[in-house]
Amino acid sequence: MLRRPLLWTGILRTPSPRFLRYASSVPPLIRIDKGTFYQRYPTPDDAATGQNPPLFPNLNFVLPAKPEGASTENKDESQQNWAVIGSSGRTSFLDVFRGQYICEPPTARSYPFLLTDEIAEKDPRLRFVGNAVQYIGFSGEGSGAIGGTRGAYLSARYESHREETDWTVGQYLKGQTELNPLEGFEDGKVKDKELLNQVISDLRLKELLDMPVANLSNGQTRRARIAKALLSKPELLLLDDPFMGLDPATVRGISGFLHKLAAKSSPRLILALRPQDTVPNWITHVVILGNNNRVLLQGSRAEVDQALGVWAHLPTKSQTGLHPEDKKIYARAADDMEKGFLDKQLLWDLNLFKPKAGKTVPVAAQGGEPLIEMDGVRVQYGDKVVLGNWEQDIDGKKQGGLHWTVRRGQRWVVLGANGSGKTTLLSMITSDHPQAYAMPLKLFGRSRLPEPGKPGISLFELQSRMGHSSPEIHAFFPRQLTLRQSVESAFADTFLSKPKLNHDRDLDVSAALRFFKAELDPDAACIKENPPSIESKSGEAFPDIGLSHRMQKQPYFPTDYDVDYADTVTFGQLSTAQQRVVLFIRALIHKPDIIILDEALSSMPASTRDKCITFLETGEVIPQHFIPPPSTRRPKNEQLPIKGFNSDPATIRHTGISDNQALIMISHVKEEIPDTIRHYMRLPSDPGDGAEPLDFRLGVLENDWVMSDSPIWERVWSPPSEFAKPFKAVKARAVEPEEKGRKQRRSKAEMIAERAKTGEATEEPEEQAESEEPEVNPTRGRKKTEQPDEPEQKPARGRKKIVEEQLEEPEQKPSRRGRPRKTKEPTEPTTKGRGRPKKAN
Ligand SMILES: Nc1ncnc2c1ncn2[C@@H]1O[C@H](COP(=O)(O)OP(=O)(O)OP(=O)(O)O)[C@@H](O)[C@H]1O
Repeated sequence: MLRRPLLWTGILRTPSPRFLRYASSVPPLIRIDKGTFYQRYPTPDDAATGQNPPLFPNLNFVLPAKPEGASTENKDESQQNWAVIGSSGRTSFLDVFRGQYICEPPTARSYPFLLTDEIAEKDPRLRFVGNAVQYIGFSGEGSGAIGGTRGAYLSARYESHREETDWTVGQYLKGQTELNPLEGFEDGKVKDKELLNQVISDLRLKELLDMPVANLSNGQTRRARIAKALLSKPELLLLDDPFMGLDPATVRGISGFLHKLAAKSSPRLILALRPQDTVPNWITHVVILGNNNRVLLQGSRAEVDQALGVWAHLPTKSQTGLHPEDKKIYARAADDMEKGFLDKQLLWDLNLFKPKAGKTVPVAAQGGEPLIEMDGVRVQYGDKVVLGNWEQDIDGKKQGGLHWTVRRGQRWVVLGANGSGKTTLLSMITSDHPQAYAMPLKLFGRSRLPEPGKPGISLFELQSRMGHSSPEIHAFFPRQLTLRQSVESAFADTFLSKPKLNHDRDLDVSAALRFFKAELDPDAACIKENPPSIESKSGEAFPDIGLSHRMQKQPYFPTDYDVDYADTVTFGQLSTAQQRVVLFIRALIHKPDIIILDEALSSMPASTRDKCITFLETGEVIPQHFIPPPSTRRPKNEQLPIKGFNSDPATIRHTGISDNQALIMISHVKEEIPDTIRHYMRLPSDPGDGAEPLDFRLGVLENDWVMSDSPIWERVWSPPSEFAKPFKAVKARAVEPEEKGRKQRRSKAEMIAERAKTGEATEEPEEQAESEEPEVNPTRGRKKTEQPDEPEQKPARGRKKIVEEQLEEPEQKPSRRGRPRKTKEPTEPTTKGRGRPKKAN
C-alpha cells in the first residue's frame, strides 16, 4: 500500500526534498532546499521600498537525475517530467533552474549530479550549469530569436537578397556561424554527425537546411531552436511555452518528439505552460504558480489535480461534501485568495471558473465595399511558390493564385499550418513585402502603384488605415517606449516618429490604458489608496471641473490619475503577454478600417485573452450599457472578476469593432478566435508525414457555429477526403461554456463527496484511486484515461443537439467591378470544398 499522498499532509505547496523521491545512489540533478530568490542581493531597505521582492520564497524542489530504479521495471512510473503552469512567472521559475537570480541562502540551490564522475567522463563541459541546462523561450520572437540577421526593418525578412552573415539553417545547426572560424572548426562545432542527422530528421528540418534562418516562419524557427539545443546535449532542457503559435499537426509532432526525449531522460525536460494549455499526458509532476511569484501547488499530477478539484469550489464558496483534508486545501487556497496570490483570473485561466458569456452568435456579414481585393496573388522566391500555388474557380473558370475579397464589416480568420504562407499573405496587405507592388492587389479600391486616372496608395495612408499586431511587429517594437508612447505610436508613421495626437485621441488612449490597467500596471494589484482628489474650491482654477462639482462640493478626480503608470512603465519592462496586450491596443486604438491580428492573443492567459476579445467586440462598455454588436466573451456583470469596464456613458470612448471595419485574424488556437469571426480561409499545406495534404478552402460558418467549438475546429482542419463526407456537427451553443464548467466542477465535487462518504481518503493506494476515479486534467478537466498523447483538443463530449450538416464551403468570388457581392449561401453538395455540402442521409 502506498503512503498517503502528499496532498493530504498539507505540504503539497512546498514539499520538503526528503518527501520527493529520487534514487538514493544517484544524486539529484537539481536540489533546492528552502531557497528564496532575488533579482539582486537583498538589502534591509528592500522591504521599505518594496523593491527587489523575494521570488518563490522557501522553495523546495528536487529533480532526480535518473528515474528511481532506472534498471528496473518501475522506470516509467518513477520518472519525473515536470510542467510549470501559471499565468505569469513561468519564465522566472525556469530561470531559477538555470542558475539565474541570487539564491538565499546561497547553498540552497545545488546541482549534485553535475559533480559526479559520470558527468566528468561524459563531457566535462557539463559541469557548468550554463552548458548542462539549456533554456528555449518561445515568446513569439520570430526567427530573430535564433541569431539570424533579421535586418533592421520589418520587410527585410521578405527580401531575396541576403547578406554574408545570413547563415542558413544547416550552418546554424552545425554552429558554422563565425566569419573567421578557428582552425578545426571550419565545418562547425557539432562533431556528432549521427546526432545531427537524427535531429534533422526528427524535427523535419531537411528541406530547410539551405534556407537562411531569417526566412523561417515561426513554427520552423521553433523546430530549428529545439534541434540546436539538443545538439549541445544538455542534461536538462527547459522549454518555455513550447506549443505557442504552432499549428495542431506540428503541436502533435513536437509533443510526440518531446515524449520520446522524456522517456529516454535524454535530456530531462521541464515545460512551462499557460494555464489554458493542455498538459501532455507524459507530464507526471506539476507546479502551479500564483501571483507575485508564489508557488501555490507542487506535486505529482494526481495530487495537483485533486487540489484543483477543491479549488473549483472557491468561486461558489461552497465546501459542501469536502473531506476534512480537502477543507484544509480549501482553507489554504482561500487564504491565498485573501492575500492576492490566487484570484478568480487564475481560476478562470485554469478552467475552474468561467464567467457566463454572451449567447448571441452574430451572423456573417455580407459586407460593404471591398477593402482588399486579390485577383491571382502568387508569391514565389526562385522556384519556390510560398503563396497562391493553387487554382480557384472564378466565374466558372479555373484561375491560378489567390483570389480573395475582404469587405467592410466582415470578420475573417486565416488558417494554415506553420510555413503555409499566412504571414506572407498579411505582408502583401500591409505592403511590408516588396512583391506587393507587383501583385494584382487592390487596397481600399486602389493599387499600390498609380494607374491611369487613379493615384497609387501610399504606405503611410495604408498604415493609418490598418491596425496590425504580429510576432514580427513584436520582435521589432522598440522596448524603450513607455506604454503610452507605445500605444500612441499607432498615430505615427513609424514606431519612433512623432504621433499625430489631438484631444480625442488622447482620451481614447487613456480610456484603453484604463481598461487594461489591471493587466498592465505592475502596481495594479497592490494599489488600494484613493485617487488624488482636488477640492472643489479649486474649481476656479480648473474651469473644466464643472458646475456640479462646485455646487455639490464634491472633490474632483483628475481623469488621468489612474493611467499615470503608462508614463513610467516601458514596453521592455513588461512580460511577453503584457507586451502583446499593448500591441493589441495599438492595433485597435486608431479605429482603423482593417484590423489585422496575427497571433496577437497567443501567450496571453485565458482571462486576459477573453478580456481582449471583449474589448475588440464591445469595447469598455459595462454590460448594463449594452450596445450591439454583443460581445461573445463578455462575462455577466455580477460575475465580473475582470476590471476596467466603464459605467459612465459620458466617458466611454470604445464601443468595439464597427460595421465599417474589417477584421482579419490568424491563430492556431481555437479559443483565441472570437465567435464574431464568420469567414475563414485555409491555406494548403502538406504535413509531410504521409498524411493527406490540406487543400485551399474558403468558407462561411453556419449561423450558430463558432470556430472555438471543437467539432467545427477539427472540421476546418480536416483533409479534403473528410470534407467529402457528411458532417455531423454540433450546434455551437448547445452547451454553454459555463454549463460545461459546471459539469466539470460538479463531477469533481461529486467525486470528492463520494470519497468523503466512503471515508476512503486516508489510506487508499494511489493506483486504486486512479483506477476507480479517473483523474481530471487540471487545465482541461479531461479524464486522464482519455487524454491524448499530445496536447491537442478532442471534441467536447456531452453535447446536446446533433445536427446533420456539413460545414459549408461557400464561394467567395472577387468582384472585379468593385461592387459588393452578396455572400452566396451555398446550396450544392460538393466534395471539392465549394458550394454547400450534402445533407447527411
Ligand atoms: N525570402 C524567402 N525565401 C524563401 N522562402 C521564404 C522566404 N521568406 C519566407 N519563406 C518561406 O515562405 C513560407 C511561408 O512563410 P510564412 O512566414 O508566411 O508562414 P506562416 O504560415 O506565417 O507560418 P507560421 O505559422 O509558422 O508563422 C515558409 O516556408 C518560409 O520558410
